Amino acid sequence: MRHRRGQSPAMHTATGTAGPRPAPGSSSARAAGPGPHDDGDPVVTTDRLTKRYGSRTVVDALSLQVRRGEVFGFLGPNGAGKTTTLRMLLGLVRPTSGSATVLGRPAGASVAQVGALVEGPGLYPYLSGRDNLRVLARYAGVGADRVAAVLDTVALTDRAGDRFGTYSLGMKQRLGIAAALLKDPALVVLDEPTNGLDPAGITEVRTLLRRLVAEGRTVVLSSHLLGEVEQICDRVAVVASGRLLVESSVEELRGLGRLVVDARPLDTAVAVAGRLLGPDRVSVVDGALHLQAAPEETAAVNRALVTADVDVTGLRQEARTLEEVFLQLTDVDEAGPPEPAPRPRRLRRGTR
Ligand SMILES: Nc1ncnc2c1ncn2[C@@H]1O[C@H](COP(=O)(O)OP(=O)(O)OP(=O)(O)O)[C@@H](O)[C@H]1O
Repeated sequence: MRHRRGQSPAMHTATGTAGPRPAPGSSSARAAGPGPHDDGDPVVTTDRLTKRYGSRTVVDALSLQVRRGEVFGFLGPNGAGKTTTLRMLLGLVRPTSGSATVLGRPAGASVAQVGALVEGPGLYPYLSGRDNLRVLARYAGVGADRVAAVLDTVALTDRAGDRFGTYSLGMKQRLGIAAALLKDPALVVLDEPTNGLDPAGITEVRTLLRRLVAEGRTVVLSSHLLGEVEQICDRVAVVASGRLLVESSVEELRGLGRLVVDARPLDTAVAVAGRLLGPDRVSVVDGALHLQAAPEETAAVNRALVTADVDVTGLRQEARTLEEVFLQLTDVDEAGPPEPAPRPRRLRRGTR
């Protein structure tokens, strides 16, 4: 099945769910900083960040912002450039052009405050989880007391004495995240943290990431699995072929829902809705009017139809999963890769 790239109303940024935010570890700077989801200094800013390998542009003029205290999902199909972007944020790959600022400094300059799980931490299968962390703590120059703290955070204290090789995939992933937390980082960057996990493992990672945010950290993760990420992230950037398609809150992406209207006469209803919303947002499916409309547009649609003497016998908002939105945005054919050069779109705070 092919999905056409849809037209959508401009998005507005949700305020999110700010709550009390104790400082992680010893960083008083984080304690004094602005709360989650606010418009304070972003934790990550990229400005036309670009990476080319030879003649191939794998990250193409990417401009986005990650806010303090959110879980930010970097989403896109395989090969979209997600890992390359994360590596640029970590200073592991040099951009061809453009820039990235992380925690107020050029990418790579804030390593002490950034914990990352991008290539796997290289854990030893024959060592226990705890001993693996002890090795990494020594290597990172952090106190052994952090080992117990991060084991507790990832809920692995009970199994910390078991050999890493005996862990389930979910436990291995959580131990990798524990390793990324050893430095008590303000920003945690995770490449595909839910990849390969079963639903229980995904729930565990989700709970863990929520705990990290509650501790005052910011999380950036990548994924190509939308169903999982819509449960985990506050905001997402959707990328394909290196280009940003949308940067938005998950609620806003879902809010681009479908309004299904049972109306007669149908041709008058189509004309009225087309005048109100624009013809691109109107279609007829199985004898019903399908409108791309936000929930707050429902009343105006109803009013316009009734005013035009159209009988409205049914009117319901159908939420789309993020997956549906994603497929539509990226033009992904479920059986194959995305088209090579999707048209970039920005739906962030009043811009398109
Ligand atoms: N060092 C490199 N040299 C040449 N091409 C590279 C290099 N690193 C990545 N690429 C290419 O850049 C493109 C983007 O890769 P990247 O790993 O960033 O994508 P991704 O979105 O993380 O995908 P996946 O989910 O499959 O890991 C791919 O086509 C990849 O082959």
